[in-house]
Amino acid sequence: MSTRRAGPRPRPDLSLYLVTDTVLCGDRGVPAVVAEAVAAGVTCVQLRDKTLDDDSLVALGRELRQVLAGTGVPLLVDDRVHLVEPIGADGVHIGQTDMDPVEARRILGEGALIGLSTHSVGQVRAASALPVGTVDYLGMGPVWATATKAGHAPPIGPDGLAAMRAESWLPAVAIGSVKAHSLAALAGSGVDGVAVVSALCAADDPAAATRELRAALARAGIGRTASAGGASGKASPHRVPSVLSIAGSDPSGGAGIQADLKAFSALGAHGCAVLTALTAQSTQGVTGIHPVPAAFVREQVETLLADVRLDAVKVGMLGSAEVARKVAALVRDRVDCPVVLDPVMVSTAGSRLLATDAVEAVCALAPEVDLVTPNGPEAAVMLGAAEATTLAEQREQAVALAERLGTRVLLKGGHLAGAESVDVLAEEGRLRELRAPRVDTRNTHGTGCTLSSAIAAEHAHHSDWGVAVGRAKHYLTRALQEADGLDIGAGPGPVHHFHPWW
Ligand SMILES: Cc1ncc(COP(=O)(O)OP(=O)(O)O)c(N)n1
Ligand SMILES: Cc1ncsc1CCOP(=O)(O)O
Ligand SMILES: [Mg+2]
Repeated sequence: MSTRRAGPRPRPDLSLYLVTDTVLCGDRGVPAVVAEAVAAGVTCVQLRDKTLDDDSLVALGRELRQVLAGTGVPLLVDDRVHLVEPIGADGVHIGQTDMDPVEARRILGEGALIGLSTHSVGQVRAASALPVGTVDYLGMGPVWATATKAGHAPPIGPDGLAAMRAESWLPAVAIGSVKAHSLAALAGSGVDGVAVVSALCAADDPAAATRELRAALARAGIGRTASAGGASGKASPHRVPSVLSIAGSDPSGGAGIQADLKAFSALGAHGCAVLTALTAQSTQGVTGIHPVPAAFVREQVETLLADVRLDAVKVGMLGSAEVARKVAALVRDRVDCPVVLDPVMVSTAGSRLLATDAVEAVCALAPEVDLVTPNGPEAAVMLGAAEATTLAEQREQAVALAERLGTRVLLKGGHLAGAESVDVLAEEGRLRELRAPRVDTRNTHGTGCTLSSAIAAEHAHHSDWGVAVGRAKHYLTRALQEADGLDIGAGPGPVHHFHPWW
């Protein structure tokens, strides 16, 4: 029997995560402190008490469950997997040495939330490599030294946090001496929220302290609290970002607009689509292209922009020089959000998707965008050079192209051999490498479309290119790892865009 669930567990709102401490709550009692903090805007609660025996913890847990009834705020238990069920909690938070997360998932089943502590990049990589759906979020820390946890791991600092965060697309919370006044240092780290103990449990007025933390989160742009504009302390709906793809259609659903919309949706963004061309296409190749007139591409974009708020744009197949020039003008004059350009020239199956006379027009569009994502052959064409055959050459070409175009370049390494797939991000003379295990699958159709769309969606959430590229690469790697079940045609099939769900 398949262990996959029919639908996702609700994604918890981790924006402001209260971890309880019975001693710090003092005479007020844990339930009263939790009730005040939740009413003021705490979005997730964990019952953590190392000293209570199981029976007492269950009794306290049941009280908390009552406090939280009807609030929509989930209750997790620290460490004790076996008490999730008697308490009626929503899940557990485990540390590196508490229990193997795979075992915890086996015990708790598919409906429970599982959080896992991580203290280093290596632990984040290991957590990200767990079977899909094992853990729901990562705790990352301690960011700063804290008196609340005895014998904690060395503090990772804000830079360490950002480095860890960029290694995974799993939701993540920062923990360890997080206070309202220190939250500015975590802006741009890409975390989905913060977990606090003393900032709330030791506060004289937990409700006021909650409001202060929420306001600081909003200022730092962290969590749903921030995107919902909710410094008011009132729970408000999660604002879903809108992302537009300007690209061609692939009827087989593995690439093009179809792949882009799936990636946007899988990553929590609303997808909009402007078509540049219809293709007659299957997993085996392209038999025909029917371009959309450039004026009608413009009309689609103008009509959309007159109404819809966009948080990011991805540009894919443009097909002709005329459309490429029109899109360049629109991006320059009409689009005011981040833009990712996948300079699509040839499909995975080897079909030409860009007229030869259009290469120049695509190169002219590139300086107008924030990130260009060529594969090896596309970078070679844009540079007028031979294709890179080693990682050293790939690095050189990424730097050269970024300099020539005057924008960021992510030069993908999928075409090179090796146990790892290494993409190189060149930005203002700096180089960063993003590594993932090379996945042994035939289903590589649409990988470029999926990656560039995932980057656009992730940037809409996190406003940071390093975080967006890191999370998108993990998403694509998982989509490749889970792709073999999509055996839809005789040629290279699609990646599994919805792997977190089914
Ligand atoms: C949200 C969150 N993050 C980290 C921890 C720490 O868990 P662990 O590493 O297991 O340490 P203890 O809490 O068990 O001391 C957490 N509890 N919650
Ligand atoms: C449980 C835990 N895990 C890492 S640091 C920490 C304690 C965080 O407490 P505080 O928010 O009071 O520093
Ligand atoms: Mg633990």
